Amino acid sequence: MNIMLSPVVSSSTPVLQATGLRKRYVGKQGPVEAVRGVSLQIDAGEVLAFLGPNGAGKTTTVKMICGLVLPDEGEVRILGENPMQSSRALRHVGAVLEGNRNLYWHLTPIENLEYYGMIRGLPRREARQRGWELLAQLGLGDKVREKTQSLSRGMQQKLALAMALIHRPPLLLLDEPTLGLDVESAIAMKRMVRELARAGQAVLLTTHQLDVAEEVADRVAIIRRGELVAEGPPAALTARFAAGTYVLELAQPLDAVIARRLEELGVAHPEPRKLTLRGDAQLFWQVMEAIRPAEVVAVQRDRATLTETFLQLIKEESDASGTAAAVR
Ligand SMILES: Nc1ncnc2c1ncn2[C@@H]1O[C@H](COP(=O)(O)OP(=O)(O)OP(=O)(O)O)[C@@H](O)[C@H]1O
Repeated sequence: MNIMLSPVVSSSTPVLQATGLRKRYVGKQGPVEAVRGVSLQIDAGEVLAFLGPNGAGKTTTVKMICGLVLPDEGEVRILGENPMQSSRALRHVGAVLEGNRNLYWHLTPIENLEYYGMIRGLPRREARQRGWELLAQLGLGDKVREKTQSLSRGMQQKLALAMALIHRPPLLLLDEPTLGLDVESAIAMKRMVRELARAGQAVLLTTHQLDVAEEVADRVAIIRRGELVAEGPPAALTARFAAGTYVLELAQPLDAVIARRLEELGVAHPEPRKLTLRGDAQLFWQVMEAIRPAEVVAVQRDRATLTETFLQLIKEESDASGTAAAVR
């Protein structure tokens, strides 16, 4: 499937530039600093996965980006324009934020698209034509005239995506794009996101499914208690923050002296000729030193997954709840 859904934006201006965003809510249990100085940038053709535990501040950040929540501090620029000051800036954004809630159930998919396209400033004919194209590209060509309520959940999700794309926005915001989808539809959705990026779309997606982030994102930003705690390509994050597993195969079984040294280092020795250690390169070299003069015949290294990296980054000694920080 070749899905050229968006125009290629060739500009040195980042599609999204959010700087120093802050938001404090006053809830029933007092004030909560939901977002504390978050800055994000996304260029054309880039997918950024925004990760964090429940209540970390993802939705609040995304809502500030698309003008639904006013930041207390900080700035958002979409292709250089401020969505709080210019409605044109919001034309640069397409969003699928709360599942399929923006769909009209009693309208057909093409009617939904036509209506939404017109709201977004397209002439009726153009909205209709583009709607047909999108439905065909998303595999909903045979559902054009059915009531939206009769579509499956995955089809409704695709329709919500089509609606977000109808006016060719350079920035696409996707909240949990694969949530509730079956395996096949989830794979199709991930493929679509990559194809959109290839066509020049900048994409910000939030997800709790870390395999989605790992497969789809060029960069990952992790937020905890309203603050960014890490940002970078998934592979760079896993290499930098999380330890890997090394399995060492030995030529001969280890003697008792070496086995004791390994115990002191906390290294498992499950079989006479096999060592398993979880840690960074420093521990690896400590172990290599400790087992001398034993001969190592093979070393296998498993990289940490993004899930392990994520868990390590959001781990807290005093409070494992992961909610945004309360104002003291
Ligand atoms: N309208 C609101 N009024 C008061 N507090 C709010 C409001 N919206 C969010 N919060 C609080 O702000 C914090 C951040 O919430 P937010 O919805 O941004 O988190 P999230 O990372 O999107 O979480 P989740 O993964 O559960 O969707 C939470 O403590 C939440 O309770």
